[in-house]
Amino acid sequence: MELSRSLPRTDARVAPQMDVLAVPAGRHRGWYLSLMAPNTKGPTFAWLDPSRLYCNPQALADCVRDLLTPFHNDAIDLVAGIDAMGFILGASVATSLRKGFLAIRKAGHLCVATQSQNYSDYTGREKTMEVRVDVLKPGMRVLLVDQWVETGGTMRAAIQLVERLGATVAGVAAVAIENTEGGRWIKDHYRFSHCVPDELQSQVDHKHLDSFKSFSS
Ligand SMILES: O=P(O)(O)OC[C@H]1O[C@H](OP(=O)(O)OP(=O)(O)O)[C@H](O)[C@@H]1O
Ligand SMILES: Nc1ncnc2[nH]cnc12
Repeated sequence: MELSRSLPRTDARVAPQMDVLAVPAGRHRGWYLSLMAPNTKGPTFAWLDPSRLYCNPQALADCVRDLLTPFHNDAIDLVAGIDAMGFILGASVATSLRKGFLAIRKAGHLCVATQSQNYSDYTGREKTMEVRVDVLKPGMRVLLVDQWVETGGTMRAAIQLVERLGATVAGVAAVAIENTEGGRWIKDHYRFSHCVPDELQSQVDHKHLDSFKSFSS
């Protein structure tokens, strides 16, 4: 079966490729964001769906490459991904770097000794995340990966866990880091990477990409 098709050179921000496995001839930075699906589940949370882009092998590879570009000259000992969707990108990044992967989990799943951290996220709910205590050590440089940063509450809790165990946050990587107070705090205090070109950042912040106008799955 043919997994990817070459399409005419076009700007995917204006004319998105709705075939999820298609690859445009010109792959500008962030082209794969137009593969994202809009929220169709109602108005409670304006959640976007980056997981659709992971289905396209070239999109996943380009996304991982873009997330790693700012860190090319940096020492990274371990990649940590945040439950749940951060596991996909985190493990892909770890494999690309040939480093190990540490799962930072929502509470109640790790049946080993853990450190835990309370936090709240874009839902406003109080949550707890946990990390096993037998991996992170002082001096270890950890790249934290998640799918998305909205309020920054989730990422900040993960940062606190890593630092409390004495390790160093080498950087923070996510498909998108919204320009919220918490998102800016992360950008101000840590090395970071994301996949959103400047001209799409305000669309991301408003939870609506122009590419959704012609979205059909
Ligand atoms: O910046 P914040 O406001 O804290 O929100 C960011 C978090 O929210 C999403 O995960 P969510 O828990 O909704 O879903 P998931 O379990 O599917 O990853 C996202 O992947 C981040 O982990
Ligand atoms: N995938 C996502 N899209 C939009 N906002 C989010 N907030 C947390 N995750 C998000």
